Amino acid sequence: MDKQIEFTALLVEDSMSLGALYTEYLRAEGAKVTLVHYGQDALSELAKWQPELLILDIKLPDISGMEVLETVQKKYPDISVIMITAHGTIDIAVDAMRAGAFDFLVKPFDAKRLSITLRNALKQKELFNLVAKYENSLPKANFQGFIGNSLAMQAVYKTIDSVANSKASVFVVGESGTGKEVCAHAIHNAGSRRDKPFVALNCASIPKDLIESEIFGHTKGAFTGAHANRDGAATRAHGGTLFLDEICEMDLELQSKLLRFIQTGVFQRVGGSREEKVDVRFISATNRAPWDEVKAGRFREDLFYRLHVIPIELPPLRMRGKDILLLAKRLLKEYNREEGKSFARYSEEAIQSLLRYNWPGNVRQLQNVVRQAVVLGSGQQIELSMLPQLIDSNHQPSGSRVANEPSCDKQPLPQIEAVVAATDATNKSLIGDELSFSETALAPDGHIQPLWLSEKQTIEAAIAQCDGNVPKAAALLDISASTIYRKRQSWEEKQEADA
Ligand SMILES: Nc1ncnc2c1ncn2[C@@H]1O[C@H](COP(=O)(O)OP(=O)(O)OP(=O)(O)O)[C@@H](O)[C@H]1O
Repeated sequence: MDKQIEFTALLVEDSMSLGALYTEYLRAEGAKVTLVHYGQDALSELAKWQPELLILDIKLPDISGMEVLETVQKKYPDISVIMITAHGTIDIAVDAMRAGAFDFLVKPFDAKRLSITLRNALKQKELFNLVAKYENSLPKANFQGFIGNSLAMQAVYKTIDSVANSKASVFVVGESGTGKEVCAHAIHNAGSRRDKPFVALNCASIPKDLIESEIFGHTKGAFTGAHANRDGAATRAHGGTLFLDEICEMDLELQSKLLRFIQTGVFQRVGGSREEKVDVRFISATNRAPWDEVKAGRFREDLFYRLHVIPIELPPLRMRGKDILLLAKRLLKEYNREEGKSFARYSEEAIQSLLRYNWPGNVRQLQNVVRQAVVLGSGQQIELSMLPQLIDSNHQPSGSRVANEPSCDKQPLPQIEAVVAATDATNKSLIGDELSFSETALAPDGHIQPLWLSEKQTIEAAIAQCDGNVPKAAALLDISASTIYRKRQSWEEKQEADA
């Protein structure tokens, strides 16, 4: 006799005597059996737990076995189903197999017949599990909106998979453009909250005096301009996920209100007196080093510990090896389609250049570079000369920049970032003629000036063009608002040091 295996089975059979008999057969095969006599009872059981095998009579006193099968296929596709049929209903049993049942047994059947069928079903299940496990162990080139099969990204995908169904707060760190928002969406979409709202709030781009009402909502008349009651992000995210982007930019006073909300799920609208309670999962992100912010007194330590339960660090693009090419190829396809172009590949020189460049603006910058080449170029192949000058001139990767470095002034990277941003902005005609490369690179007397000054002028020109609206200027320059604030701080420090 074959080795006995242990498994769980739900038997749905309306006849008491046959139910008892089949239960005995199943137990003899190693099954832990639950017997029910009605279709609805079977559905209630399934809502509580899922057996490995469902042995399901087609004719039941309430709903038909076919209806039960339909629900099982939709909600619990991993369960193997064996239908039980009488002679007159064999056609239905065949339909059941078409609808996804593994096999059927015709009444009357003996223990041996049942044994063969259920062993086959369990064997098939084992094979499916093996294939799924093998597939999961293979590097993924795509995952919930991410592109990339580097080892660094595989680790990120694994963490996302593990945390998706939990309510634990996740803290995503990574340089600008590494995909922190993509990561927040991925966690939401991979988990059980996927059918509930995902609400994103950028703490850097909302003016300080509006952010409390953006998070918690307000009542009519709470402040000038509050013409009606308005729900905040907390209310809109009920049951789902609240993504707090650029969390380190949040005002300290509001941080304490947020802390209470995170601890209790309870909050009050601005101008309101009633407490409201919601069920929200928090994901936060920053491109700063959060612990440095705590040490500097800009980020509350207790809030840090509340939010920083599961950290995810997104690797910068320059540390992701061949992902650069994978992304560049996908982007080429996408932009071809959007721009009506027919580029089929990159030249070898262009590939080498893309791989050597250090990508301070990460994936967002790569998007700009590819978009620019597609829009401005023509032909079948992206040549090195079609890539922006900085890529073309092959800056060597520094390889040493720490993710979330608070100030980048000592590195050559921001200068590159600024010129790429300026080039990109010029292409998009967003900042007009004021930002030509020569004008930003040369001082009024025609001398070449330090690159940080060019960067400053580029950014300031963009802000002026946007009537002082920093978040808008940041969006047009394809950098984050916090990057601008950080840079402003470092320019001031630099100017003070020079004075
Ligand atoms: N691994 C990836 N695969 C595909 N697209 C990506 C990936 N990472 C980022 N992107 C794309 O790059 C752009 C920037 O990503 P995202 O906004 O998530 O970055 P971020 O880290 O939140 O940036 P910031 O800190 O500036 O807000 C988006 O268009 C996003 O779709």
